[in-house]
Amino acid sequence: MVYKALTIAGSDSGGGAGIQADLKTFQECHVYGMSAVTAVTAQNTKGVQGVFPSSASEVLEQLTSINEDLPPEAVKTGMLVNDEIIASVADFASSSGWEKLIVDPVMIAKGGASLLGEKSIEALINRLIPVAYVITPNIPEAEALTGREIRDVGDCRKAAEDLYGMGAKHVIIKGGHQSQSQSSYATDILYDGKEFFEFTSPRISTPHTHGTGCTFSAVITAELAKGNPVFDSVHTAKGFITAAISHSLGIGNGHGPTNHWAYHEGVNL
Ligand SMILES: Nc1ncnc2c1ncn2[C@@H]1O[C@H](COP(=O)(O)OP(=O)(O)OP(=O)(O)O)[C@@H](O)[C@H]1O
Ligand SMILES: Cc1ncc(COP(=O)(O)O)c(N)n1
Repeated sequence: MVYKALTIAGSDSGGGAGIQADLKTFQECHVYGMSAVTAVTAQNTKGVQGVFPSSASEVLEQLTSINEDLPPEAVKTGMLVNDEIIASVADFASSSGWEKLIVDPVMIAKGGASLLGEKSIEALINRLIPVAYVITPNIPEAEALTGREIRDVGDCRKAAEDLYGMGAKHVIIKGGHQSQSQSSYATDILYDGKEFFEFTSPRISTPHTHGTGCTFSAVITAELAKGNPVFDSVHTAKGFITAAISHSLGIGNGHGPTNHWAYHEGVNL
């Protein structure tokens, strides 16, 4: 059986985040990767130099072409740019009956560039979160979506309950943005409406974390496409991203990409 996964996201010309990170990750996870491009960005490890959005109809045409011939077992969203694209993707997901929709609510690039209009946070809450099987915000994204300040793991749990209440069936709050002074660990929280689970790794001191969130959610998407349970998929994603950060490639002059080969090629940790 060939499992297929689709990413609906922006193109990162530098190859470390967005569509490129997702497709490299799907490939590493032995899942056939497909893409619908929501924006072209001119981007490298030093930052985002340009953003050129697709129209909502261009995104819809890509989704229609893919779905009628190559229906995916799981779908993830990344940079969605604006309200129109969010609404189109949410409507298409509902009408196609996509069960495994993984929403990575990308808002701001590591370098500070905006990848989603501020007004569009409401559209994420009202349109996309209610149809999400899994949502994977980082801490600033969870704060923006819930209006809650997150200082510790207790606050993360409360924000996860809020996001579950908005309709997401599973909530993962990623701990990459916890400050070094708060913790020498990077702890992600999973909430399924009943129980909380924590996934912890040592915090790696490195500037090379470009695309960590995209890669992490792409592993979860690939593992779900293969039919694995959510807990196991997050466990695999945590191992994958920890290896990818530990063995980052050291390329570029800014925040470099991670190493998508590290986990499956068995680089010694
Ligand atoms: N310095 C680090 N050391 C270890 N793990 C990390 C580090 N930074 C991030 N992670 C892990 O990487 C994954 C992605 O988390 P992060 O909070 O960086 O997402 P993100 O901000 O959405 O990423 P991006 O915006 O770069 O795509 C999580 O599993 C997190 O725990
Ligand atoms: C097209 C695209 N999608 C997502 C990100 C977020 O990644 P990061 O926060 O590491 O910059 C990005 N920079 N570009």
